Amino acid sequence: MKSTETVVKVENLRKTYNADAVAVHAVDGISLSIEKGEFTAIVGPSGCGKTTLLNMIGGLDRPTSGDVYVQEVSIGSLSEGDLIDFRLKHIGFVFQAYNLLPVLSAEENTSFIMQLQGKSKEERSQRARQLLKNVGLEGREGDKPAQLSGGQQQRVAVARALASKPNFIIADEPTANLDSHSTSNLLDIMARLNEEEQMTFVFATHDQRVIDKAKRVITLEDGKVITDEIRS
Ligand SMILES: Nc1ncnc2c1ncn2[C@@H]1O[C@H](COP(=O)(O)OP(=O)(O)OP(=O)(O)O)[C@@H](O)[C@H]1O
Repeated sequence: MKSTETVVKVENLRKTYNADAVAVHAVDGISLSIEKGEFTAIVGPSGCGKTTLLNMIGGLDRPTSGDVYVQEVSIGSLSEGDLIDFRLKHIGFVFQAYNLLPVLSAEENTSFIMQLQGKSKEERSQRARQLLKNVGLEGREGDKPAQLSGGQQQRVAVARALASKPNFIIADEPTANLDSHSTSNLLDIMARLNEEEQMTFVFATHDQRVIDKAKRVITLEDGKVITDEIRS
C-alpha cells in the first residue's frame, strides 16, 4: 500500500459571520485531511465557503471553532507573530490577483520571502533564478510585473510561492484572470511540480480546466462538504 503523509488536517471547522445581526455559517463543520502530493480542487457555487475554508487552512483567517493542523501543529493555537513565521516557512499562496509587488522585479518578488527568512543574497538570487526558469521565465528575471502578461505574472506568483519550500500551496482561483493559453500553461507547470516534486496543491476554483486536472475534487455547499471524490 502507498504510504501517505498528512500535510493538513481540518477538524470540525466552523466560521460564522454575524454581519447585520444575521449569522452566516460560511464554513459549517468541515473535517478533512490533505495528503502530500495531492492536487485537490475545492469547488461549489459562489458563496459556498471555498475561500473561507482556504483562508483558514492557510492561517490567513481564524476559525470560530474547530482546528487546523499543518504538519501536526495546531495553527489556531499560535500567536499572531508565530503564525506569520509559520506561514512563511510552511505555506505557499497563489491568489487570483497575482499580488506581486509592482516596484520589484520578477526575481525580487520571488526572493522576497527568502529575504524575510534571512537567507543570504547569493542563495536568494540563485534559487529565485532557478524557480523562474522552472516556470518558463528565464530571461525575464529583471522585468517588473507591469512588463509581464497576466499569465507570466501568475507564473512569478507560483515561483514566489515555491521559494520557501512550503509543505503545500494554496491557490484561490489562480486562473480566474487568465486566457485559455495562459491557463493551460500555468496548469501544466503546476501539474509538473506536483508530479516531479510531489508538491501539494489545494485550489479553490470554478474553472473546469482546473477541475479536469485535479486528482481529488471536494464539493462544498452551504459551508459543508457534500462530495469528496478521489480520481485514479
Ligand atoms: N468578511 C465577511 N463578512 C461577512 N460575511 C462573509 C465574509 N466573508 C465571507 N462571507 C460570507 O461567507 C459565505 C462564504 O463566502 P466565501 O467567500 O468563502 O465563498 P466562496 O465559495 O469562496 O465564493 P466565490 O466562489 O464567490 O468566491 C458567503 O455567504 C459570504 O457572503
